[in-house]
Amino acid sequence: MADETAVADTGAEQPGESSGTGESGESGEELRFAYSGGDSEEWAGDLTGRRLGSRLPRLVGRSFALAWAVDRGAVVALLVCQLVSGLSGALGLFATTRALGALIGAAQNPGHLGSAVPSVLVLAAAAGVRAVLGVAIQGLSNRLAPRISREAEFRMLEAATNAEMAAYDHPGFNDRYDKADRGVEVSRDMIGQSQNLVSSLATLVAAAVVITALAPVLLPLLLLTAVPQALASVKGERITYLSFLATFHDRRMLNMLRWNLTHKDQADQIRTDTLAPYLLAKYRASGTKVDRTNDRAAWQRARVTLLGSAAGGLAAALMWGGVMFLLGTGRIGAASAGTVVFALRSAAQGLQGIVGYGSDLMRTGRYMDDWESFVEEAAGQRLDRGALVPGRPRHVALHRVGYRYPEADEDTLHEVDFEVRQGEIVAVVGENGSGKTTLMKLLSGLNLPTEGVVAWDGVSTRDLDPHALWRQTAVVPQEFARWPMSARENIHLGQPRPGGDEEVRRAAAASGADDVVARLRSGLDTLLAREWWGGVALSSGQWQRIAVARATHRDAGLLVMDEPTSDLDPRAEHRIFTGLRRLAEDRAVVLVTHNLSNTVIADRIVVMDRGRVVQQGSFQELTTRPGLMRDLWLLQQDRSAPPGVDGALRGD
Ligand SMILES: Nc1ncnc2c1ncn2[C@@H]1O[C@H](COP(=O)(O)OP(=O)(O)OP(=O)(O)O)[C@@H](O)[C@H]1O
Repeated sequence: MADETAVADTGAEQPGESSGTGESGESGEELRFAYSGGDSEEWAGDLTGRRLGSRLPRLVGRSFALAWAVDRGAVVALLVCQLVSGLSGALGLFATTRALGALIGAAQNPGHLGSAVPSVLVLAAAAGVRAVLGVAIQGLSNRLAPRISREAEFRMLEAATNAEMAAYDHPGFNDRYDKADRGVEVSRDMIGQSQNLVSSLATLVAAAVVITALAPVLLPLLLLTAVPQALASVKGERITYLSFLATFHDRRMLNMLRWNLTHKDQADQIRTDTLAPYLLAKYRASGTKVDRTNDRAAWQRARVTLLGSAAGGLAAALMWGGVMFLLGTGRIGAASAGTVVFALRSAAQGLQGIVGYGSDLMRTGRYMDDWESFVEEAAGQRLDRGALVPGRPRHVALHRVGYRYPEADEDTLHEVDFEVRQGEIVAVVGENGSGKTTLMKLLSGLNLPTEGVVAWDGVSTRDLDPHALWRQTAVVPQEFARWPMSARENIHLGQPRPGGDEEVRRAAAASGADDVVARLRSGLDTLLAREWWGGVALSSGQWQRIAVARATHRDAGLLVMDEPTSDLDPRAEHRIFTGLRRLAEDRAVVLVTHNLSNTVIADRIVVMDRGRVVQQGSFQELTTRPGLMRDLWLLQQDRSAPPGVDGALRGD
């Protein structure tokens, strides 16, 4: 039998052990998925017969509650059908005794055959009603299942968009999302499983009522046949679940490799770097480990099922012996014995259904738990800030701000003071990894500081309604979205301004996206989604022009641009930077750039180094005064020096 050591028995590697591919000559850190599965281990501890017994009613309740939320009429109809079906099952069984008695009498005296007709008719009617109700129940379940699934998905998506941005940096968040997603997938099965469970229970109760009336002594024996199989089923579930946990990291690895091997973004490098055999070997190695663990679990489960079936079979033999004993000693008549046989068969079916559908429902319930916890608290990351609604910000500032990414060993930002006012352009420069993008995330309220305060017109971003704050924010991130929508939608993002297309065209003109749109086959109507939808493909630079147009179209008081021109040709870049001053008239503009000549247009330049602000000043001041900005500026100019001239590199 399986027990707590099931994982170890499966031979799977435990956290901390190698999950690499075993290639020789490799050193360094092993790629391991950082999240161990959180409360899933706790869940394995819950997989005991007693806990399941108390959980099933709650799971059924939850299924019907979710169904109730999407279609009350169908739920009422379903419950009525179930009830009537159960009653007609019991009625049919009781009618069996009479019908059998009459038939046995008619066998001895054919003239009495007519007396069997009424009870046979009741039998037939009960069977007919059950059959019709079965179809109705099926139809209602089919109606409810997709609606439940869609509702579950909607709630999950809503929860995901209401999570803190920092959630994505928590190792567990994406995993919890995946699990919740699995919950959505299986939610459609939940109502069918619940109603089959209830129906099996109704069948069992009807049969038990009949057996209690005719031969109560058989009832404990009946239970005895069911218990070993039920226990075996629970143990089997536990083994399967533990092997699922044990293969967690390798299954993650398989997913990651599958994505990398097939995704378009890497497809060119997979080929030119001849990387495929190496990645495929990793895939095969992880796959082999998963298979090995699953094989062991399957073997364990087979052993447990065999034991359960053998014990159940023994109990069944006892029970049938009991029926023969009762009949042989004249304690029940032939008609009652016949009915008991029917009832026992029906009870066995009911029990089997309870065990089978019960364990299916438990499995579904586990995923639904994950779904529920995600929906309720977005994996602990639900946006939970103040409700103050900011106006167009006139002053955005950081006061002694520190920021540490979740699970990071050290702070990314240290004691940062920073400000930008409406009408001002502030450029932020610094070497890679100095914290510029992180600073942008804090300014735009995407992340909250772990120390200090980020204030919009004196109010901490913690106290502001985040959605209202983002309505006042326009951001061009380094990695901007390429929405599979029309060019127009890609600029107005479903939030057209009163001027309609006029405003869209003006924003496009400011970023050079007007030239892109002019060349599209249907102008602003053109679908920008080549891969799936037959639309038009844009180059990286053309997309970047659209992304900048998107930000300028927004009527937001804070404009944050993180490397907005990295892919642009000089003409487009020139257009954007010369237009920035006009944009800044009623906005606070923050610009991150590595191209230091672009910082000439800024009112102030903030220089960052290893998470600290190390210099501030105008372009003129910073490029003439010794310091990081001047060093970087001279390095950038160095490429223009003729061969052999190295004076610029000295930085003097
Ligand atoms: N999601 C994250 N989780 C943990 N650490 C992060 C995360 N994002 C960034 N960091 C760390 O924060 C530091 C600063 O990153 P950031 O992206 O802010 O730098 P940057 O100045 O914008 O760099 P670049 O010029 O390359 O764009 C880096 O050292 C990086 O390791």
